[in-house]
Amino acid sequence: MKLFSARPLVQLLLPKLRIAMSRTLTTGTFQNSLPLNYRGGTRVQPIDSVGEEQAYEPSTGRVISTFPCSGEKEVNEAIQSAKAAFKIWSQKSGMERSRVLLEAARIIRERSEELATMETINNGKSIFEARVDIEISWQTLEYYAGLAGSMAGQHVQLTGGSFAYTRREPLGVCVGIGAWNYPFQIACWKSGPALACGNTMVYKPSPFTPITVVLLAEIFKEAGGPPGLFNVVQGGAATGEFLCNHPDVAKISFTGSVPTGSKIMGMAAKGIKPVTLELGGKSPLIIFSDSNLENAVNGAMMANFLTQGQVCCNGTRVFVQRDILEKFTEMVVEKVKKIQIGDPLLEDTRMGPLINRIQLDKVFGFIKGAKEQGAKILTGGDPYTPKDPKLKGGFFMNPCVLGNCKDDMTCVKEEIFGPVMSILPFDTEEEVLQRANNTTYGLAGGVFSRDIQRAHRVVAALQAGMCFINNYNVSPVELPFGGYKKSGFGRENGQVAMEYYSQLKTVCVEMGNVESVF
Ligand SMILES: NC(=O)c1ccc[n+]([C@@H]2O[C@H](COP(=O)([O-])OP(=O)(O)OC[C@H]3O[C@@H](n4cnc5c(N)ncnc54)[C@H](O)[C@@H]3O)[C@@H](O)[C@H]2O)c1
Ligand SMILES: C[N+](C)(C)CCCC=O
Repeated sequence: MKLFSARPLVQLLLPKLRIAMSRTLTTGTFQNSLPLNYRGGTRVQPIDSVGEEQAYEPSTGRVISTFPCSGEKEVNEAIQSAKAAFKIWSQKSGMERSRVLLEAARIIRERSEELATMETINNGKSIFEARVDIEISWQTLEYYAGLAGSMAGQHVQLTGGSFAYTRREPLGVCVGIGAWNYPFQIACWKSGPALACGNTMVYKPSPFTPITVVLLAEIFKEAGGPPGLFNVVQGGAATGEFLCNHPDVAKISFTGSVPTGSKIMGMAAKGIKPVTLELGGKSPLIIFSDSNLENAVNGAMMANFLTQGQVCCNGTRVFVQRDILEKFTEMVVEKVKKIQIGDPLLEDTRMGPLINRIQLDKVFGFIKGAKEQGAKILTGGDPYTPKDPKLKGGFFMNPCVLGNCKDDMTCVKEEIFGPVMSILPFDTEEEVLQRANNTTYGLAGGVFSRDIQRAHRVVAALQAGMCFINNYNVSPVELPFGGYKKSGFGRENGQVAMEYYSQLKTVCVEMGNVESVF
């Protein structure tokens, strides 16, 4: 056993203290009292604001934080902080950057229980799922730490001994704007490759989930990142627009809805800034009658009910070949009825509340519309009333399966972003492909079949960026993730994300004399 450690005792004890503290946090107890903006390596109150927002604990409906939305001056301060840090960070070698990212990953791993608990409190997803999100988050930083050192250019031999080389350089200050369904994970999916490439970042989470991304900012600092490496501004659309329109911003990476994505692209176009757009979806999951039925049913569950169905890539249009429709439906409905709903911090819970009242009412609106258009509610779709009195104000509902669905129903055409699965029968491969692709979205798609030739043929024809064969919603960091059509462009994760956070410089070197044509 080592008697002396390079790390001070307080640093060694802190993680244990934090874990102990997070274990004492139960639903209904957390109240934020800290500033939620972060710049220059510290939490700050914004110097100006455009109104204020409230963040909730969705399982109780309690307000856990009221905070100012950053104004133009505060946004500028955060960007200047990132700009100053860029001068230091971009000059570091890939290996030096890698060490900071690895240390940040280690700290996240060490604090995973605390981070997952906070994510659950602010987002409402089950602690079981939040732990997975945190695991994916530190894996993301580890993965990009591994790539930071291998960011390199090419050498090209030219005539007469002359040559050229390319340099892959960072872009500068990158803006990240996130959605509320995976608050910590989305921030890592953006900051991992951005920082690995030598950029710095100003990040704006959704005003619904402002809490955990500030912890990420603190972790980057604790890991040895320079002050200003990763900054946080809080707020909604107005704050986001200050960020997107700022002349010192080199790139915008956005995760959110199609309408907002379109506005972001418009702002980026004015400044000729590159954008990554990770937008919504209405993805097809195609189940052929030769599938392993148990796996197909489990796949459909994973495609529809994670994070209360609030997942961009969910396979919500479940096409089932007609001869197994009855059996499949029966098995799915049975499983959905058994989903354990309740206090998301309890170990056995698998479904918590939706993010807020507005989202819950929106989902109920879709279900009402579906009924009016002729769909049949096979289970759920109504409010869930928890027995625990502290959860009475929570935004819970029973997960829903809709039968008798038709392609032209609103519930089949539009992204619901809630726990609602639509089942659609089909007869032939050709027919189902035409129907699956008949959407303006193109984020994901899945196929279940034992016929491997058919499975590959079908995914090749699907107009979607992320496809699954015989599984769904598996997306380790090594795999590029992103959409076709209105689901966006650019990719997160995988090696390719390094290209979206860097630019290529070509240097042409003359070794002889200059021959002028004049
Ligand atoms: N493709 C993906 O990877 C992915 C992942 C998660 C969520 N999503 C999509 O996100 C949507 C749900 O998230 P949401 O409700 O937070 O989306 P949203 O578009 O309402 O908001 C996303 C973010 O944009 C900000 N914003 C809103 N208006 C803005 C403006 N004018 N300028 C700048 N920023 C602005 C919001 O404050 C928030 O931080 C769904 O459509 C879902 O499919 C996509
Ligand atoms: C990790 N999942 C489940 C693939 C979700 C990715 C983020 C989309 O909302």
